[in-house]
Amino acid sequence: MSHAIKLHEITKSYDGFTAVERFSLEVARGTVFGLLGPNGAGKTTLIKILTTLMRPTLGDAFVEGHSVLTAGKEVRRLIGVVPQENNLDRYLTARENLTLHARLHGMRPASYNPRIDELLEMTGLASRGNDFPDTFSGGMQRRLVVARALVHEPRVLFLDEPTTGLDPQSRRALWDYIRGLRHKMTVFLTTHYMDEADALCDRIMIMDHGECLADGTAAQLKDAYSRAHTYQVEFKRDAERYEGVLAGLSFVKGVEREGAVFQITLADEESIKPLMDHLGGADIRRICLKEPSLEDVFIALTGERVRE
Ligand SMILES: Nc1ncnc2c1ncn2[C@@H]1O[C@H](COP(=O)(O)OP(=O)(O)OP(=O)(O)O)[C@@H](O)[C@H]1O
Repeated sequence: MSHAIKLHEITKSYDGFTAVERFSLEVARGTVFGLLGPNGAGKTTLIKILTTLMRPTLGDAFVEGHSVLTAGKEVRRLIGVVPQENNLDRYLTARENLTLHARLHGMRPASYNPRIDELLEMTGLASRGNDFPDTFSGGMQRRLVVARALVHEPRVLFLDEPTTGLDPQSRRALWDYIRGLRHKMTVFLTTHYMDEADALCDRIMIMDHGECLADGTAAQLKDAYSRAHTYQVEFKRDAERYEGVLAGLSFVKGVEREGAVFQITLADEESIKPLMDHLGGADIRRICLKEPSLEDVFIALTGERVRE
């Protein structure tokens, strides 16, 4: 069995509303897997099922081969969870938060004390172990939640939007810790940050309305959904006039303009020659093929409409 996580035809209905229907997925051991999707896509529903916080309506899910339906206790022993909201105990110090977690997992002081020292060190909190979480910045609290999830040496770590609300420095620090976990355990994360998925994940799945829309490495997704016929053109002068020219060309399928910079989407690869014939070269400062970002892929698949 080389899969750390397996979802088998999971359906979840809430009072007649089906959030996820017959969803299947296998995640290879030791990889970082990223699940992306707009608000309400079904990401948290899947995480809650995998972490035994919620039972599926139909289907089964497995962590390291153990069913969430019949071996919940074993699953909980093998997983670490970083939930969307920080749920630290504010009346316990950082070290006490970690100790409580270790004891709930049946660890003995001889094994948890060195482990907690190591984790406080790794997350840059060694000097703050005796302080209360309320005195920590958002980034430090988040790091403490990650440290807590790792105390009992889980084989699979679930991170639900781990860096939401953090400043760029704290996000990057957390990315470094997550990168350091690669190959040591399996990481399953959800995020709304495309750069985060791009930077961290070996494999990315984009889902919406409970269904998988795309699945692959960041490079594969960008390749598959690349807007290969979109060019970025910057004019030296007369941008207004060129806007009019472009509007009259049948092989131009879309134009977005920001000042003197245009993004021009053509009908096909061959249209670049007639485009250049119409624009001439004299007023062009720069022309290049637009490389798609993961965000372009995400928007292309899930649309621009804002979710409730
Ligand atoms: N307890 C519940 N009762 C009723 N409907 C729910 C419940 N939990 C989730 N839903 C619905 O199920 C769908 C999926 O929600 P879910 O929280 O899994 O999405 P998500 O992708 O995690 O969204 P977000 O990015 O906002 O966290 C949504 O339409 C949501 O309104």
